[in-house]
Amino acid sequence: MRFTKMQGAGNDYVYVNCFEEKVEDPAAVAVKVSNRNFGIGSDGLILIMPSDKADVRMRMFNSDGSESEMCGNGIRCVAKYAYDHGIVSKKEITAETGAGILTLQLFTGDDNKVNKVRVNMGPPRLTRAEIPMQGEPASQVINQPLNIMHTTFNITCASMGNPHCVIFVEDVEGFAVEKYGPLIENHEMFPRRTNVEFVQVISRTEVRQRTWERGAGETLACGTGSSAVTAACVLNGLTEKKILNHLSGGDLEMEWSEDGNIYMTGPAVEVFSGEIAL
Ligand SMILES: N[C@H](CCC[C@H](N)C(=O)O)C(=O)O
Repeated sequence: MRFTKMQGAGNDYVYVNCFEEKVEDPAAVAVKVSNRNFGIGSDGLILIMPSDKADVRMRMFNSDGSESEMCGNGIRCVAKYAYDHGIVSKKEITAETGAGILTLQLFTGDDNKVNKVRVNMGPPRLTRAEIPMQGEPASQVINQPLNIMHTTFNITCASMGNPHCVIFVEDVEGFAVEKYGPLIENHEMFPRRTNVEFVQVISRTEVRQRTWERGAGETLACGTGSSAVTAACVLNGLTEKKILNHLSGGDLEMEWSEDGNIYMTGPAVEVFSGEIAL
């Protein structure tokens, strides 16, 4: 199988061009290639596929083999791959995802390769039914207590196509992400598990995020998570609608626009290509 390794803010995936390659069992392939000792090493597997509704289609699998509806850092890399490898020739493209059809704006450097992408991530979905979470289906979860072991966290939850639980902390660098991340990911409140973002507010326009991903553990960045964080910051009155989010592997520029959609702008980088026997 031919593949290309790409990363966005340090959130790295193995990308396969399914205009040319066929992947029989993507869940099993995701587990194999993601392994950092016995495989290629990545947070998961992303398939770049033809679509009958958009310019390109993305399917994304976590390193544990589970499929996610959406991946914010991944979709920027899909856009870069599609442009740089001649699948598309426009600088505004559409992509079919499990979160619907998204519109992306591509920025190129002097080499006419994409180095930055702005994505309309759509609106945050805030009801328990949409996230999904247990409880009254039409209600929202904004700054609500959740007990984990002997600690109470205040959580704000949103779906960006995939589920997110945002928790504001005083000191995110010192926070025990590996201890609490998996307990929240697998908490019975979240029937399809959840991604978890731990966030420190630096100012009205700047935050620092660490991410515990469903199906992958701590990663260096999460674009859908950054979108959920932007919504959570505004809903809790902590920041303006336009913020700079410092993730562990890079920065994302975020905006919850007047049109109701969240816009994410960030880097997309191709690292290397190769072939792997499956
Ligand atoms: N890192 C990705 C999200 C992966 C989400 C995945 N772990 C899930 O199960 O939903 C991003 O940039 O949006």
